[in-house]
Amino acid sequence: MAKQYDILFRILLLGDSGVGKTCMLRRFTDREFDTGHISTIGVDFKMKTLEIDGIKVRVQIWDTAGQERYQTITKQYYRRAQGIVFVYDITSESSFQHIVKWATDVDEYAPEKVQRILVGNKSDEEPRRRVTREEGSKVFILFVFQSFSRVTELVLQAHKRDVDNLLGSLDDYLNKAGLDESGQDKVGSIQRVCGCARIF
Ligand SMILES: Nc1nc2c(ncn2[C@@H]2O[C@H](COP(=O)(O)OP(=O)(O)OP(=O)(O)O)[C@@H](O)[C@H]2O)c(=O)[nH]1
Repeated sequence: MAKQYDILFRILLLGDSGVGKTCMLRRFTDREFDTGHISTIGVDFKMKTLEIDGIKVRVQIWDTAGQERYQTITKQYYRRAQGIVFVYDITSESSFQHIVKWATDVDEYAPEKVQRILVGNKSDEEPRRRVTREEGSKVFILFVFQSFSRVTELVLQAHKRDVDNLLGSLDDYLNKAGLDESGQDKVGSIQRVCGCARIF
């Protein structure tokens, strides 16, 4: 039987209880919308196949419970995700403030290459908006900054041995140069270089 997709990705929906994660997912996969709120218990998932640039991508979207009491369970799903959708409700300031906490958990438990987006849901409730678009963009920019910082950390870890060797040989050089009075100038310039290296 022919394979029905070329690649499978796992995407995780995260955000406080009631922000509308289940509704977003149902709208995307079944084109339906529920007005009632039945809290998700633990995790649930739905699948959908998309065709992007001729590639059949099967997305498995994990809908997680926003309630605190399920977080030990939901965190177990982070490490298998390739994408994270952080969701807040534009009418709820606290759901927006908690995005930082969700993002911190993702930093801790998800793979380093995980891609993230931020969604401000319930945009039909514009008159009740409590989170401005500017605030939303600021957090989005913070995500970009954190991604770059994280990549830098990972590159550093991967090259840690080289950095340690470099610092070790500079220390040796400084010790030797320190014994030689004529080496004063060199010591000063190398300490400056060394100071930069240690900032890493
Ligand atoms: N006005 C409006 N209401 C929405 C929207 N999306 C969801 N809701 C309502 O918000 C409530 C909560 O939606 P859910 O999708 O169950 O919320 P959830 O984030 O999955 O909640 P947990 O499962 O507890 O984590 C429901 O009453 C929905 O009808 C939206 O775009 N606009």
